Amino acid sequence: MGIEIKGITKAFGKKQVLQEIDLIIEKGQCYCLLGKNGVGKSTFLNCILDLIKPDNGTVTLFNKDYTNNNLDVKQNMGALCEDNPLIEEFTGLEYLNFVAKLYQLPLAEAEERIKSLTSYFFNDKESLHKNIAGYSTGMKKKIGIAAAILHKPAVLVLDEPFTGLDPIAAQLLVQLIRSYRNTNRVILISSHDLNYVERIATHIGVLNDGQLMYNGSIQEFTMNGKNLIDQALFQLLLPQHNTETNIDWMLN
Ligand SMILES: Nc1ncnc2c1ncn2[C@@H]1O[C@H](COP(=O)(O)OP(=O)(O)OP(=O)(O)O)[C@@H](O)[C@H]1O
Repeated sequence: MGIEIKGITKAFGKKQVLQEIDLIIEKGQCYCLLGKNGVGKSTFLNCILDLIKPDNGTVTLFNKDYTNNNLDVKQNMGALCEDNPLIEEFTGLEYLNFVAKLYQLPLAEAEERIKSLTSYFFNDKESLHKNIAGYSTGMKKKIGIAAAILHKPAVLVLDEPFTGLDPIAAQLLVQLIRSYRNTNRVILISSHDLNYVERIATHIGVLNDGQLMYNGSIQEFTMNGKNLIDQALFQLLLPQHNTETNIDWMLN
């Protein structure tokens, strides 16, 4: 089994964000989590990553939990968080070398992987020698993605990986995710970019009102391709969308 989530519950003050969510993500899946703004996708991913402590519930990754195997679990996990925290005083290359050291990658192996990932994502090699503080949002995102994947984690969690990427970089990321997926790994992604989700997802989860309103294969979600993924999502969430709001004042 890849990821097993049992009864995850989280509130911020009086706001109940996640309510007893159960979910199993099997090895080999690329599970894409969808849902409206503020519904709790990042909170859910952060609970899985042990960055937020849930009020209740457990997370097991490859049959290990954080309580008894903290380091073991985290060594086998790669993450891009929504706010993509990097060390901005470092250059892109310094940062990736630092991450490689944290994961104790052998030097030659680290060099090779960093070279390959940076060549993959960056045309302009010079920028890799500049401080991250001066990078654009997309450049920072590419460094964050490279850092998440560098140690070949069995569990790869990417929160909004396509946001801020140009179409070329986004297409490269689609290819990378598709290549990365195999039967020994689990990929979990939160995204609003349905065009890209359609090309990478094996499974879809739709979070709404604290629960998974849909959890299943992408084939089932799109009725074997009869619906586009955005139509399927719209149909699922439309009854709760406020269509009554009058915006006629804009028209003239
Ligand atoms: N640290 C926090 N303190 C208080 N409330 C929080 C905190 N983090 C998140 N929230 C609230 O929890 C809810 C879920 O937020 P979250 O960022 O998980 O949503 P999301 O689905 O990822 O949203 P988006 O699609 O806009 O990124 C929101 O109402 C948010 O305001």
